Amino acid sequence: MTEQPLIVIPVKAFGLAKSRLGNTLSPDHRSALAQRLCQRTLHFFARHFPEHDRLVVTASPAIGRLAQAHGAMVLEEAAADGLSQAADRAAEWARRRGYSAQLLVPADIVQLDEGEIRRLLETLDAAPCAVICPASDGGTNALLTSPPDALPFRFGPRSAEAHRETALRLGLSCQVLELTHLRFDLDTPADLDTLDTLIRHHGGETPQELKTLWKLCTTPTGMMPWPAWPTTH
Ligand SMILES: Nc1nc2c(ncn2[C@@H]2O[C@H](COP(=O)(O)OP(=O)(O)OP(=O)(O)O)[C@@H](O)[C@H]2O)c(=O)[nH]1
Ligand SMILES: O=C(O)[C@H](O)COP(=O)(O)O
Repeated sequence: MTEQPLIVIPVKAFGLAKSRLGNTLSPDHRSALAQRLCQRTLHFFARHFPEHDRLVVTASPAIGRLAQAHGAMVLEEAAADGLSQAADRAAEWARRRGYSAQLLVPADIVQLDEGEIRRLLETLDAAPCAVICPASDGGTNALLTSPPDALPFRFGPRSAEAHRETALRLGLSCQVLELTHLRFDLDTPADLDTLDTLIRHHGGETPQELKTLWKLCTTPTGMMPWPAWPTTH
């Protein structure tokens, strides 16, 4: 049995991602944004949580190669059937391979914070249990389950409440953990406004990564900056 939770990162093909920004950003911008968010998520977990195995679930061979370059394992899906299907598939994979728990984190969190993720991992209770971190729109931005397939995943609108109800119905020990940074994912034009506000609030102290995300959304595509990104082996 592997005691350290498996970190699961589901990733849809970049060309299909961020459709809710379709009226605001061009397809090239959305794809570049999804790619950047994914790269930094892979880099973050490789750098700060090397003691945890990482698994990327994807239907895209290119994303699979990117994941491997960052030291993650890859679970292929035939097509992007939805986040819940990808999560169920990962959970079954994790259980069969002897992981005691899994932490699912989507690849579109604006500010990943090491302290928050450690706090979340420390919340892990005796199995069977679930820890749910809500998104600002009622979605679920992190979900820790022990065993990995302790519940059937219910991603979609208001999924934090759906996951809580499901966990309680199944008799799991269940916690809802509100984490300030983890609440913010980049889905809608309103989220872009929040990013803009955050950058203005930081002023001269704005973290480079936030500026890079903003540039990716606002620079004409032909001139899109591609900062070099270190891979982790
Ligand atoms: N493997 C896999 N990952 C998915 C799928 N759908 C969404 N994801 C991933 O789940 C995370 C959260 O995605 P969402 O916010 O639901 O979807 P999105 O593509 O980013 O944005 P929308 O197209 O606007 O819904 C991101 O990391 C996505 O890449 C899927 O069908 N399969
Ligand atoms: O809960 C969910 O379905 C995922 O986190 C996506 O939801 P959101 O992207 O709308 O927050």
